[in-house]
Amino acid sequence: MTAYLVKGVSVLGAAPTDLLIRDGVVAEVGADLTAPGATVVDAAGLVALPGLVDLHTHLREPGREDAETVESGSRAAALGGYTAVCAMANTSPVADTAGVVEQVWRLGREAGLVDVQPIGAVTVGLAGQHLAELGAMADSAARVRIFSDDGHCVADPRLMRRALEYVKAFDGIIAQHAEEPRLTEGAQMHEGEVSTRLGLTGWPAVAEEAIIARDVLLAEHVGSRLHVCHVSTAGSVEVLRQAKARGVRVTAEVTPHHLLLTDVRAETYDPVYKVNPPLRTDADVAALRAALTDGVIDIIATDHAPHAVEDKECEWAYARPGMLGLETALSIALDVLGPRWDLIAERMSRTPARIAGLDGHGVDPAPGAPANLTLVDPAARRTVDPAELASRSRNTPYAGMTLPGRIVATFLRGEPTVLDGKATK
Ligand SMILES: NC(=O)N[C@@H](CC(=O)O)C(=O)O
Repeated sequence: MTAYLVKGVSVLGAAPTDLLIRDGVVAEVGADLTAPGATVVDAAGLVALPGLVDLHTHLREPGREDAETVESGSRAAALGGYTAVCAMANTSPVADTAGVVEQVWRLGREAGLVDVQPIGAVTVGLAGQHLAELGAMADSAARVRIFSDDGHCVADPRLMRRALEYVKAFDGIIAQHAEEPRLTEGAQMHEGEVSTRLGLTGWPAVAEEAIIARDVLLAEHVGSRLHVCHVSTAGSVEVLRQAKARGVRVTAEVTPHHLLLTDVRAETYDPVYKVNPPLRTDADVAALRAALTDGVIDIIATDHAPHAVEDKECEWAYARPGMLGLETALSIALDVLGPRWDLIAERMSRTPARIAGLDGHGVDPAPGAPANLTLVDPAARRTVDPAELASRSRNTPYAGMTLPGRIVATFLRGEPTVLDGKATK
């Protein structure tokens, strides 16, 4: 195993130091380290962060390998500074059995670029009728602890209650896509002034807020763990704030796009801006940013949702919702939060690793820590070119935008998955 001597790096914004990475761990931290035989990485001006952890990634395999594979999505993740991702269950076949989650888990290990932790479906086929075999997925080699029907809401309150009760036995989590389906029938974008003007059917904020309100009460009643996917409205933040103040075991995520973009993008009719939940208003963006800073929202999760060209380059109404996220998330976080490295590490690495129970991830670079880390150049600016992305899909909403920060290197258990801004395999 090669050793790496990272010279002159700032760990989370502190004064520059050297890091010696050997045998999968950060072996030494200090000034003027020497290590004969080690590969030297000149990291002057770079910031070291614990490797990023994404709780919400769509890898599309099995089923839509034209849009993404476990390998291509893993490469995109590593290039984005990630060392672990949780793979959503809305594949084809759905990840609702031990067999499918083990397949995804094994493909992740074979790719070897990030740790891929499968999420299992809550209901069979995401159909919202019968609980999937949660226990078998938990007991499988993939050791599933998070279950989600993401893309669909577990709308039936009795089924949601049963799912929360079931996973409590192994301290599992139900990650809810909060969308009351009866309130979003035919919806194309956020319901508000812009949708009225464009004549597009609206997806009202209350469709999200009503489900979150119900689910925090159910989680409180059962004493189980709830995670709320892609929170998008100011009202949802207030529901979560009250629930947390009461001690409900609830965590929540926000996506980079909901922190930056608003529903006015729909005026272009470019389906790259079509996403679920939809882009909201300036007031929502402001509330989400404040909640991310004060901790009501626990983490940034990408909701990386690759889609094939034919599913995106078509009329708005026919386009699938979703946008890419892995390769731009850290840049958006830097843009939105500024160089608040401790906050970025907390929201993008330590807390998601803790929620998902991913041992060895979310640990700051320090002597003895597992060498899962990423090196960022905060001074670099890059213009996003969809053709240069490692994802198999091209549906980034940031094409042509110049964003701060560049991932220079990522290490997974001491081995570089990215060096000089390029994937090593
Ligand atoms: N977030 C999205 O807009 N899309 C997700 C699923 C979903 O939540 O609809 C996808 O899988 O493409």
